[in-house]
Amino acid sequence: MMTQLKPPILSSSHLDTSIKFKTPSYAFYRLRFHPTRLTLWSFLFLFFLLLFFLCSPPSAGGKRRSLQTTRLPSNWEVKARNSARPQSKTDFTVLVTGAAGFVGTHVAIALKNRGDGVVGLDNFNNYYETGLKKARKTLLDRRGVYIIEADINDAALLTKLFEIVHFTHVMHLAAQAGVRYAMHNPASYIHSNVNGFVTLLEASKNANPQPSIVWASSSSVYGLNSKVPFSEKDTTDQPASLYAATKKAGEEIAHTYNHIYGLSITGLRFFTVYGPWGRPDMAYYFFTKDILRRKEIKIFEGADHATVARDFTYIDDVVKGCLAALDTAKKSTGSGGKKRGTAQLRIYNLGNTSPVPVVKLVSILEKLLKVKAKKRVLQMPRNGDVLFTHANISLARKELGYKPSTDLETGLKKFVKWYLSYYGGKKKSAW
Ligand SMILES: O=C(O)[C@H]1O[C@H](OP(=O)(O)OP(=O)(O)OC[C@H]2O[C@@H](n3ccc(=O)[nH]c3=O)[C@H](O)[C@@H]2O)[C@H](O)[C@@H](O)[C@@H]1O
Repeated sequence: MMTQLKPPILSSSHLDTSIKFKTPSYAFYRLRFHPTRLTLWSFLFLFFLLLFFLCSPPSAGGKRRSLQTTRLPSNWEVKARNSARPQSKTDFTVLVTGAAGFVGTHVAIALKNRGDGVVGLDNFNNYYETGLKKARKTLLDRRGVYIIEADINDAALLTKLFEIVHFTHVMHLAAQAGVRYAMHNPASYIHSNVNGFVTLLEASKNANPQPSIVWASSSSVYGLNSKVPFSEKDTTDQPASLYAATKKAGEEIAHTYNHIYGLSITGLRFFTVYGPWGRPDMAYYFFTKDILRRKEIKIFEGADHATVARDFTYIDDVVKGCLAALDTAKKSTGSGGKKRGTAQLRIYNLGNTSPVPVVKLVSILEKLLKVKAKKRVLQMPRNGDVLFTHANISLARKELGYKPSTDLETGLKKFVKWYLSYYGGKKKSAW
């Protein structure tokens, strides 16, 4: 075997023949006449390629899906068409991305309840317990909302979906959420909040008709701003986390697609949304879990014991804001990728206008759960968190009729009731 890898020793007779037949170079011999070495290099190349793929960070939460590989049940198109059929005069057919997520589930149900056609899309990633996402899916199934299990980065699937269903609106809620997790898995934020958003906008601008888009931005875009309450007119160029930076990037990307392709786009800056069927990665949710388990909870404070506060906003209020944004959205002006006129571009704060300190949140939970929390107060680590949020909602009130009406204590009461029922062994629906 080894002799095959060596170049042949050229005798003088060999040199003679080289006059008639051009003598291959040493390098050429190595490549052309040594298949074993070639195989070895090919094997090594494939091995490193595989290694690179396996070591690359997973997409949001860990599930790896590449383009056009989503395996869907054979009847998915029929199910999507049925689910998309409106039963009201509004004639709305809405694609809800992130439909198995917290806000997505609530919005999809509200739309279905009023007779809109609704199709959900969700990748069911394991950023937090997938069992909760499946339970939300069951709720939607019961109401006749079909969720396609796929990633918003699957361009081929989106193109197909927009062909078979003519969506009037897209309610885009799929995202990699969470402020602090961005330090652990930065790539997942780029994957979902930047790449995924662009993939969705590409499919939307190519669709005929183009849908109107309403999507979830975040209060975190106000970052380190100190002027309160936060207004849509304020500059937002000091994000404190990569999460905030990707949401801010989304707002700029939205501007571009509106400008070039005539897509009607409305961004909603949500302020720490909480409530039943919420997100287990959020403080109110895991504080509840830890208080019940008698586990210590960490309460952050700023420098010099500065209070950390949030403008906690109850889910039902946010859902009303989402529906109002859809109802007031003007049509996109383009079609088939071409702009035909100026289109609507809007941004609204959906907050509660009354920030509550995190220590107060904890005392409300203690009262509702009838358990004293084991608290440890510590200085906020530099993890992307900001000290406080406070929404000015006058624009949303004026243009959307948005009027939040649930204070934190009332909202947490509903959350705790749901939590105890959901985790109380029966795991039955709290709706
Ligand atoms: O409004 C928003 O834009 C954002 O609201 C939340 O982010 P956040 O407000 O940081 O909500 P939590 O993670 O639930 O934290 C709430 C408060 O509890 C504090 N906290 C959190 C965790 C902890 O262990 N201790 C603690 O005191 C945080 O500093 C914060 O002030 C969501 O997680 C984001 O996805 C969303 O976009």
